[in-house]
Amino acid sequence: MEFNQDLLIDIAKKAGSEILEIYNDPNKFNVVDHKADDSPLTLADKASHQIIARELENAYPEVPIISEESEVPDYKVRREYNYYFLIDPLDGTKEFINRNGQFTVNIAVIKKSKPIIGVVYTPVSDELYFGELGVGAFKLMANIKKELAVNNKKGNRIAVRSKSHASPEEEGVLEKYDVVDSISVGSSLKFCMVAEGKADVYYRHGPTMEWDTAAGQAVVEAAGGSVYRGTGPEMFSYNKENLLNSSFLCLGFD
Ligand SMILES: Nc1ncnc2c1ncn2[C@@H]1O[C@H](COP(=O)(O)O)[C@@H](OP(=O)(O)O)[C@H]1O
Ligand SMILES: [Mg+2]
Repeated sequence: MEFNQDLLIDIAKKAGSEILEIYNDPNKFNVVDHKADDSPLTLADKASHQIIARELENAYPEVPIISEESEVPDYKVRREYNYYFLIDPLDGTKEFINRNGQFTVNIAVIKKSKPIIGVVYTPVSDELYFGELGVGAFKLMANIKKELAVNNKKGNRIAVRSKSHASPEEEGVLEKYDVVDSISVGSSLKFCMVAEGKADVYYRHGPTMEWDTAAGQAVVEAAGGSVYRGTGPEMFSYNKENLLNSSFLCLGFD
């Protein structure tokens, strides 16, 4: 099955423009709801989901969609999927509400249980990361395209951690990787930092959902990195019966 790179990029950017419109309109920005698990839900999450779902359904009517903002199909149905889109229309809702710009639109293509394509778009900075396994990864900033490759550093490494959900258990794991400094970033941008060589290690101890990690994983793996379940060596897999992720470790070196 073929997926059109430009189309996926265009869809992520369209969703990003809609998010920005809400971000920049105080009347819309201040409408914040709460989901059953008490996590925040903004008008932007919903609007972004609607655009992405509509555009993907038009272009690929035969490919199912799993999104943070729609009902997840029953496991008996989705376990049969060969390909599906896994989307987080607005990852880093806390960053959105805190207005620090570190939130992203995420679209991934999953083949069986593996992310093979990922698009991560940051509307505020207009930076877009794209990765396709076996093909490569790049970053688009306005009209500049930069190929991405992990650092593959042997030591003196930089860690990247959640801005809103870092946990103390992470220190113990980071110690093993000769980490000399760490940076905090919101959302799936952490995977992109590793793909870009701005960081080398990302260990997440706390819970995330499959849609939080899929696109970022495809970007970093296409740039030469790896994502492991727990602290390794098993790879991180998708379309599990429960879409809640375990802790994971992302490395930008062998
Ligand atoms: N208790 C919890 N259970 C499941 N996922 C959680 C969680 N706490 C945080 N997350 C996930 O962590 C993501 C944010 O991670 P980070 O802090 O690294 O930016 C959230 O994405 P959303 O903002 O899209 O909801 C959310 O899905
Ligand atoms: Mg998310």
